[in-house]
Formats: sequence, structure tokens, C-alpha cells
Amino acid sequence: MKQVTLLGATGSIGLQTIDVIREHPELFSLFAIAFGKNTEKALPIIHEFQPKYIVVDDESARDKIIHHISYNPTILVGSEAMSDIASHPDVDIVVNAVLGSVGLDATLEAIRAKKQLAFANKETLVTAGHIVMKEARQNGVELLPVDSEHSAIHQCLRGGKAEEVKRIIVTASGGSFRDRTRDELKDVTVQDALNHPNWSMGAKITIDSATMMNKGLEVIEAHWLFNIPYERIDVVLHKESVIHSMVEFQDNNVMAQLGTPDMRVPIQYALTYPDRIEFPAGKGLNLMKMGKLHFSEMSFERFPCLKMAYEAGKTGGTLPAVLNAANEEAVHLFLQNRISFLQIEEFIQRAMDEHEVIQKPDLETIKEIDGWARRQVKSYVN
Ligand SMILES: NC(=O)C1=CN([C@@H]2O[C@H](COP(=O)(O)OP(=O)(O)OC[C@H]3O[C@@H](n4cnc5c(N)ncnc54)[C@H](OP(=O)(O)O)[C@@H]3O)[C@@H](O)[C@H]2O)C=CC1
Ligand SMILES: CC(=O)[C@@H](O)[C@H](O)COP(=O)(O)O
Ligand SMILES: [Mn+2]
Repeated sequence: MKQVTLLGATGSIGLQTIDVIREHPELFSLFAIAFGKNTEKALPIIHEFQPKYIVVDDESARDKIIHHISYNPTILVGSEAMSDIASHPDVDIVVNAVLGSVGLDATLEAIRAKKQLAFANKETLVTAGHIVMKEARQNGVELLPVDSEHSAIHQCLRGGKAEEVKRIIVTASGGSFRDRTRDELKDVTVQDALNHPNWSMGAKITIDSATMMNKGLEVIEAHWLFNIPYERIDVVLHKESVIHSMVEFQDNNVMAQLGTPDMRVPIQYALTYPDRIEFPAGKGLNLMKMGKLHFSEMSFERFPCLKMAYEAGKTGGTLPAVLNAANEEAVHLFLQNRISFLQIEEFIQRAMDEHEVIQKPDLETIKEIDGWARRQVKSYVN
């Protein structure tokens, strides 16, 4: 029986991880959970699985749950406690499904404690990929991707050697506004942007899909996970999200991974790796029913966020941390109806332009710059 720590239990990936654990009670036990503020979603999980440790973001969340619990878990508050449950000696697998760069310390602690790490928290790798991957190498830990594209690439690479890879082809659905021109983006609403054509996901990543920043973050994530230079990572528009990504090898063979848009599939893959087991609650892919699959060229003019991400990734140093933090803050402001959709990209570009890049930053510098970028973006609104 594997003991699991689930960070971000109340989110979209968190709840789908719970589904996978529920399907396989003989394999997985929920040892610890962390979440932010959503006590309504947390309480049913706590009642059903009775995790030994519960970590919440602040005191008010703890006060809301404490009188509804009928056993004696340890309840802790704050990000340090999140690192503690990610590195607890009794834990076998850590699922990092927290949103944003706030997941960074817990990722590093899980790696240092040599845990099997099922990894959804892409912002961590964008912000501090060089530090995370160095720790992973030193501790002999492989990050098992949960992100559907990276799970696809991981599966395509199985048995292959990195030097045999010609390029990675990451597929992009195009997001909520894929059929609109830039002119048609001026007055779009939050509600419009949250309407992803294929996937049901958390709010922030759904907005990232609409701006194409999600793909930008994923290009940087792929660079770090698979050690591939940016020049050999391409993005192609594929509106059905059936091919989750592809790998082209030196001999022109192309491996693709296909499946229904169901995140429980890559989550289970990361939990059971290197084995594959049944997932009775899922549906198989029916290509006859789909009929056709479509592909078209990506445009940096239509989707400038992708261009910014390539630029940040290639420049390296602190620029990806600025890209990520500025994006997190701008998306937050858009979700609060305080800025327009097109101001998201405008604010990210401005923060990047105002930043003087520091190469090979340490963790402290990264955190400082992350804070700086967030303050800059907030200041653009006033
Ligand atoms: N959703 C998807 O299908 C996919 C998501 N991903 C990645 O997975 C990650 C999670 O995404 P998603 O599930 O959509 O996001 P959600 O917004 O749905 O969930 C985020 C989770 O993180 C928790 N959280 C946020 N801040 C804190 C904090 N300071 N301390 C502790 N917990 C915190 C939230 O708690 P609470 O809500 O209780 O405040 C919630 O449980 C992201 O990095 C995303 O890019 C990747 C591929 C697909
Ligand atoms: C499910 C998943 O992994 C998301 O990151 C998804 O890929 C978003 O789709 P697009 O960014 O391609 O719209
Ligand atoms: Mn993805």
C-alpha cells in the first residue's frame, strides 16, 4: 500500500487524484492533504479518507474545519507545513497539484526526501527549473509529469534515448478564443474566457489556455523535464486535444500519445509508473466517432504570450520567474474583473521589459524577483 500526500487536494487536479485513489483502495492510502481555503470541498475528502495530516493556508480555514472532524488528525497551517507533509518519512508518493509558484518549496522538499513525485505544478518549474532539476538529479528523483502533454511526451520517450530525439511537438487546443481574431478579443468577458472547448480545469489554467500562456509555460516545463533545447520544441494547433503531444526522432519516426481529454489518465500513470493498470471509471478513445483530427500552424502574432514564454525560456535566469509571477498576478486581476483580457499580455510584457535579468539566480533571488514582478503588475492597475 502506497501512502500519498496530496498538495492542492481541493482543486481540479486534486479532486481527480482523489477519484484515482478511490478507484484503487488496495494500492493507495491518503496520508496527508494540503489545500488553501476551500473547506467545503475539503471536508468530504477528510471524512472519507481520514488523512493523518491536514495542512491549510491560514487560521480561518483551520477554524472552519476543526469542529466538523470526528477523529484526531494533526492540523497544520502554512507553507512550511506543506513542505513537512511532502517530505514526511511515512510518505511514498507526493502529488503536487497546488496552483502557482507557492508550490516551489514543497517540490524541493519532496525531492530532497527522495519521494516519488507526481507533478502538476508547472509554475514551479517555470520559476526555478534550474534549481529543481539540479536537486532532482542530485537526489536521483524523476519528476513524473501529470500535465497531459508532458505525460504524453514521457510515454513517447519510454525506451528511447534523449540524443535520438529530433524535436518535441506540443499540441495546443487554442483555448476558448481559438476561432476569434485579436480584434475580437477586446471586450471578451471572464465567463467567455472560462469556457474551454475540451477540458474542465481550474480557473487560472483555463485563462492561461485562452491567452496561450499555458502552452508557453508548458514549453518551458518540457525544456526542463526532458532536457531539450527550446529550438527543438515546437507547438502545433490541434483543436480536438486527442493527440496530447508527439516526439519526432532522428530517423523521422514520430511517436504520438492519444487519449480522451481526461486528466485522471495521466494522474494514474504518474501514480502507478512504471506499471499500467486498469482505470474502470474512465472511457476509452473512439476514433471512429471523432472522424477527423485537425492541425494548423501556431502564430506568435495571434498569441504573443507564447512568444514571450519562448523569449523568457531562451533568455533564462530570472526572466521566466518574472513571466510566471506577472502572469499569475495579471490572470488574478482579470478573474476579479479589474483588467481586460488583453491587458494580461500587456502587463506581462511590461514587467519583462522593466526587469534586468540576473543569470543563475539562487532560490532567495528567485523569490525576491517573483515578489517584485507581482508588485509591478499590481502597480499598473492603479
Ligand atoms: N486542471 C487541470 O486539468 C490541469 C492543471 N495543471 C496544473 O495543475 C496545477 C493545479 O491546477 P488546478 O487543479 O487547475 O488548480 P485549482 O485552482 O483548481 O486548484 C488549486 C489548488 O491549490 C490550492 N492552493 C492554492 N494556493 C494555495 C496555498 N497558498 N496553499 C495551499 N494550497 C493552495 C487550492 O486550494 P483552495 O482552492 O482550497 O484555496 C487548490 O486545492 C496548476 O499548476 C496547473 O497549471 C496541469 C494540467 C492540467
Ligand atoms: C489538461 C492539460 O494538460 C491542460 O494543460 C490542457 O492541455 C490545456 O489545453 P490547451 O492549453 O492546449 O488549451
Ligand atoms: Mn497541459
